[in-house]
Amino acid sequence: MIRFEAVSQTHSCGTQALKNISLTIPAGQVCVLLGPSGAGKSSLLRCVNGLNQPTAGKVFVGDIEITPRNLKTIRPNIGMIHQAFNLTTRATVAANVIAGALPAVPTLPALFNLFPREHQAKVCELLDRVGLSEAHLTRRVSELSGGQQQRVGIARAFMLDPAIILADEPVASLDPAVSEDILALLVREARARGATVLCSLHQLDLARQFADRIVALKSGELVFDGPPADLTPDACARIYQTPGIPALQPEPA
Ligand SMILES: Nc1ncnc2c1ncn2[C@@H]1O[C@H](COP(=O)(O)OP(=O)(O)OP(=O)(O)O)[C@@H](O)[C@H]1O
Repeated sequence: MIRFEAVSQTHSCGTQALKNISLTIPAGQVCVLLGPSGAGKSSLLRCVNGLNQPTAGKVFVGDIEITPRNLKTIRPNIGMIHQAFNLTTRATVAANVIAGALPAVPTLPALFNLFPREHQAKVCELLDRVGLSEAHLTRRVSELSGGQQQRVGIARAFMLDPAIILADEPVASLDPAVSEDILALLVREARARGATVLCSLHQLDLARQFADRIVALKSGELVFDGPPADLTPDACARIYQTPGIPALQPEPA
């Protein structure tokens, strides 16, 4: 479960990215965040794993409030998937996936790549689950396609079986067919573990297809919260239309 209580965030330059957001995402829910560029989606996601600090309000994961002091305790419970994959491209697939266990491994053994045997076994199991063969273990990430790289990113995010998965535009750099496969994989793995997913997207069709619930932000404010069936053309126009500029026609459901 993720809970935002009256969360606001103002960046150091004075931009108010989030304005008084209150939202509870129950355990196991797949919640997709929509909104125009600059609406505050990444800012909200990053408040959950402490990469952003709210300037007002509170964020809870389960019953625990996210604070700078307890981040180390909370981070093993939160997996993150990034738009640009954020992998170490010169390193192998295996090294990238096992890096997902770093929040649970003391610094010194991690420095010497001394991960427990169960973590090594988990890497093989996860690669299989994300559709990469064992032959990929020793390949450099730089040799993989974008879709394969995001499969590695998903395997890394699930390394510690986190209760929460944050996905910040996970398919933004992928073509439509691969995007659908990647989201299907992400949601299947989350559901298999009962994980809660908060995922920002720009593709309305994918949001409708994969979300249990859609939340939209506009200029830092929550402007829509409902099931995919409620995301009507009118609702889309309210989310995406800029005053004075005609709305783009959203694609048919
Ligand atoms: N590190 C930062 N410093 C200053 N301003 C920032 C920073 N990060 C984001 N912002 C500003 O905060 C607002 C919200 O940005 P955010 O990245 O959360 O939007 P977004 O909805 O994720 O956008 P996109 O869909 O383009 O990724 C924007 O006005 C942005 O310029």
